[in-house]
Amino acid sequence: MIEVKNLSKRYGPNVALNNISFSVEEGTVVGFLGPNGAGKSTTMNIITGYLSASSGSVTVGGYNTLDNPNEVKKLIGYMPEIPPLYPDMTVKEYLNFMYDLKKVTLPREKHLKEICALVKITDVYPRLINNLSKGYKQRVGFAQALLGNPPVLILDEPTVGLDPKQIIEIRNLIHNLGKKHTIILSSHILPEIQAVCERIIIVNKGNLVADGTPDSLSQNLSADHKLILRVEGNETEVKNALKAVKFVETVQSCGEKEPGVFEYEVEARDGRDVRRELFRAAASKNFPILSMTNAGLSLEDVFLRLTSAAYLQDTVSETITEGEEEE
Ligand SMILES: Nc1ncnc2c1ncn2[C@@H]1O[C@H](COP(=O)(O)OP(=O)(O)OP(=O)(O)O)[C@@H](O)[C@H]1O
Repeated sequence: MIEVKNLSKRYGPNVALNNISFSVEEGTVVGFLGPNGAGKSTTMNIITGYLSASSGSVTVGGYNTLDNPNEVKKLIGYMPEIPPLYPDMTVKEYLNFMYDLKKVTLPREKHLKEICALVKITDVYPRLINNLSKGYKQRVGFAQALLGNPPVLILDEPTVGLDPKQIIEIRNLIHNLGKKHTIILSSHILPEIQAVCERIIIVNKGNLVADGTPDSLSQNLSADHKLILRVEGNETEVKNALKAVKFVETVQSCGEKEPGVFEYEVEARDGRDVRRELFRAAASKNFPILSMTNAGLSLEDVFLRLTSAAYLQDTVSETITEGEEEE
């Protein structure tokens, strides 16, 4: 549905996006995650046709954003970080105005009523936007994006500045919309992405540093399929029993965690899954395994690891360049 190829964007000497490529299948909810200044808004603005790229291309539903900007805009409902509202209009006036501006052809009254019910703004429909709370303003912005029922929704930091209750409501809304729409959701808040997205793209300093499902990202980056086991029994004997299992590379003892129960870190060769064999080996020697978990990283660890490693690399190269310039 969305195809981003070798996209770069420079603002003067600053590189905001550095040759990023990704595609989004129809009907998926993709999280676009990155720290402040990573290039998320720039990417969203290029996909929606509000900004031109320095190089590279974007197609939405087969249409190129440069060659067919109007066709692309028809397919996309965009909610920028700051929703484009007119505070001196009532919600009713604003949505009718946007309906006309977008040349929506669906039956007006029915369509507006449905959208208002969906984003829960029916009760403020006659009120002036200026007098609404931040959460309601955000939802009016959402309603605007849904006008015309576009197949693609691009949401830039949709819950920023909302209270926890409003955040949950907006997340649920996105989750429900994800059943019928292709959604790109940009955020720097990890739990938000984790709550609603089936796939995550991580950007840092204009570079795409990871792309995958939450599980695959933490699996790929985890310390090579390490398992953490707690086993009751003599430490040396248990260690030897675990070590004897086929494909087990290392068994490291991590000390006594409960009386007579030691923790072990077990690493298997070639990413093999040795959990069943470990169970059988321990059971045959009558060493009860009290717990066995994957030492996979949490998504938060993955994010920090990816963004800080790239950050460090950049800082080092920048420092070297600066030093050379001074000489
Ligand atoms: N109009 C502009 N002129 C110059 N530099 C800009 C402009 N817009 C963005 N930038 C720079 O480009 C980089 C990427 O910005 P962008 O707003 O896309 O990041 P972001 O990931 O959306 O960050 P945030 O979460 O803070 O909104 C930043 O370094 C920013 O300072």
